[in-house]
Amino acid sequence: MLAVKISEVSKIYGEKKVVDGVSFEVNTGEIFALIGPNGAGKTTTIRMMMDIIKPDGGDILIMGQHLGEGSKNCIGYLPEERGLYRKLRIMDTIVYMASLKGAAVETAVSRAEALLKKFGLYEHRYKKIEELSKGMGQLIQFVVTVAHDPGLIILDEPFAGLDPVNTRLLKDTIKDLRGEGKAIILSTHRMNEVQEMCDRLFMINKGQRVLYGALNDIRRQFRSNSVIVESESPLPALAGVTGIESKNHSSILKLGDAATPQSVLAQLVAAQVPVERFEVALPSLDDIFVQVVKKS
Ligand SMILES: Nc1ncnc2c1ncn2[C@@H]1O[C@H](COP(=O)(O)OP(=O)(O)OP(=O)(O)O)[C@@H](O)[C@H]1O
Repeated sequence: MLAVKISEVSKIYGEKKVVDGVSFEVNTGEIFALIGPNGAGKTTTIRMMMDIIKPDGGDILIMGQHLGEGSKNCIGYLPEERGLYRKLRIMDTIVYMASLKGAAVETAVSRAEALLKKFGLYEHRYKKIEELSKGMGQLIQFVVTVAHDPGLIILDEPFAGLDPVNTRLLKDTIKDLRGEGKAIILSTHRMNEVQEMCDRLFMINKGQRVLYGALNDIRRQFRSNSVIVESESPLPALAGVTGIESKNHSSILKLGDAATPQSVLAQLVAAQVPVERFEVALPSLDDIFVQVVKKS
């Protein structure tokens, strides 16, 4: 089932089309990245999905519904600018915010308790928000985002400010939510997070779609003709290899037009080189991002 269907959506501010006829779909049970350089139109797109601002053209469906109160309640949104009522107690905040989104108190409490336990914050549940550290407050805001059991979860830079342990906990929790069939949209500038977490991505630049599809397909699409070889033995001269970059026992071999990964592997096997790793080199998403922005 589609969690989001955006068709030919535009937004104009003054003379400028900040979102220019973009279309994409997000499936349930996937983590979907929304990426793009500063000012590309990501937040504007998210705000239109949340019905905070109206599009000037196009159509948006959330969980099969046109925008309205119903669609809003299907969404959990963690904005980049965090903000909770600092004087309120944690559990009261979570239950109050979930009730605004139409959730029953019992649902909100049981989901909140499970997550607070997971994050090691259960014992703090009756404290005031102001008594927590910044990172703890951020985890509470995540609990607030998902306590009403939304089908679509939109997360804007969710890991900013978290230590490595809490980052790992939150990543695992997000993956668990995907396992439960939730659709998750991750908007971030950290390409390593996208590479690690996301199934598919949409990249916007100057209001327009520049990349869209499965992460691995996109990486394959941008690959240069190179392979990575790990071996403790020195590599022999290999026909078709036009350049080698080596570090420790790992080498990146650039292949000429006539060579293929298979022809290189066959030569290594014939020369009885003990190979520990052999793989076709794919560019990092970071490299692809920079390449796409430069080109456009
Ligand atoms: N309320 C507004 N009035 C006029 N222009 C706006 C408004 N909101 C956003 N813009 C412009 O729309 C463009 C897209 O902004 P948007 O906030 O969607 O970008 P973004 O991709 O989220 O960027 P960032 O990564 O920096 O957060 C920018 O040029 C911005 O200046």
